[in-house]
Amino acid sequence: MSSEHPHPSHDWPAPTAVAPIEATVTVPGSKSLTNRYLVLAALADDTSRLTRPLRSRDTTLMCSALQSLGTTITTSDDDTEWIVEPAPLQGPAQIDCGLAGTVMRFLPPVAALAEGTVSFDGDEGARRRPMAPVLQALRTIGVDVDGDGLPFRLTGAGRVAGGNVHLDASGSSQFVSALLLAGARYDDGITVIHDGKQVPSLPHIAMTVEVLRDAGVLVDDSDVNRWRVEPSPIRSLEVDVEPDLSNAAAFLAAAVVTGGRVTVPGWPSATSQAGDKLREILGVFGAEVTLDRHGLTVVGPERITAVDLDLHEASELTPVVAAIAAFADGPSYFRGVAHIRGHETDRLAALATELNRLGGDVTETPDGLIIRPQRMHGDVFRTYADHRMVMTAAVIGLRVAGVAVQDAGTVAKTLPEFTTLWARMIGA
Ligand SMILES: O=C(O)C1=C[C@@H](OP(=O)(O)O)[C@@H](O)[C@H](O)C1
Ligand SMILES: C=C(OP(=O)(O)O)C(=O)O
Repeated sequence: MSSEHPHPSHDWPAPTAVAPIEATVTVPGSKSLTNRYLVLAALADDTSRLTRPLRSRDTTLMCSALQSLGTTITTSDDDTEWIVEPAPLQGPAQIDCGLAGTVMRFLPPVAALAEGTVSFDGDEGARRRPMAPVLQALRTIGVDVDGDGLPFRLTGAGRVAGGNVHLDASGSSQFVSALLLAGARYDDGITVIHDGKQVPSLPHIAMTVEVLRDAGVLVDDSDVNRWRVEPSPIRSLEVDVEPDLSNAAAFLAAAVVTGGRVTVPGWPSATSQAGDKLREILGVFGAEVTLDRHGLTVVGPERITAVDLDLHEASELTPVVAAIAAFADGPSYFRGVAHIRGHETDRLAALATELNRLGGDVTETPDGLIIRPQRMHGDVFRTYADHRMVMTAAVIGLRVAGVAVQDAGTVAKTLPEFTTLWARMIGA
């Protein structure tokens, strides 16, 4: 479906740092929160207001999809306020998921509540991302879905019975979040039971539970691998979207790899965002990390300490964290992230291939990477339609001259302003 190129393709020479980076970088709103709020606002019983949401490809696709199902979304002239007016969900509709996990996983359980047929498709890469557990779970509660991955068609009957579903969420926490987000609107609510290996990215499920509770929905998450959402109305939202802490990773990494100092203002003192784990992770690399009323400040160490980290809780940080490890004082080991082979691209393969092309020494393991720092040189850096590969290349480029980042525009998936913010940070 998304045959058109989602953004102008351009190559970007990653700038090198001539001195330690000293900067304050304001990061736009969280993708994970913006797309959860949009879904809940579309299912709510009254009008919601989102302040400072993220404007990016993933959130624009979410807006378009919800609009095609009948929701009205109006934005202020400066785009900092979005008003979401729910309406009965209605097919027929065609939903373009792009490459957004949150759109392709969160919307089928919502579309199941619509009357009519809803077709789903996305980028070529999206057709390779796992979807089956969520679609099979919907089938077990009576929803008519004709496939196990993109493209597929779902025919809603205007209501969903709900009840108990068993699924294997070891491939993505989003399978669980998806069913919980819509479950309050099912006749019997929903109980999701995970059977399988460890669920990755658990903070993202905690975030889902938190936003549901903020909307007045009763959720029981007291047992491991079982979540219960009671049937109930969803209260409208008045929310100020937190900055995207995972998107802050590259800017903070710039302080670490150049021995500089970077502050990200507005860092929440309590948050369910997985990106908050950066405070701990960057500390393990030897950085000084301070959270105070100015925001989060990271001061890079003289020598970067090699690390041995299980990243399963914050797996989306792996690409940028790998870039830091490429400059450490010894080999680093990353574990617990087998499932990121099913992210925007096979991230373990992509990181190993691209860092090795620059002269790195990176080995893939079944569930992670081993990174042995080497002197690297400039070359092409391919990004595989993965926004975080652009961010990884930018961090490497600070210390390696001549890194030519292919298709840097793909960063617009979550941060269209990335190269502008990056240039400003270096020039600050
Ligand atoms: O629910 C969410 O907003 C997300 C959940 C995680 O997915 P996985 O569980 O597939 O890693 C994360 O990596 C992704 O960037 C966003
Ligand atoms: C895995 C990611 O995205 P998605 O929401 O598309 O799964 C990511 O942003 O790193």
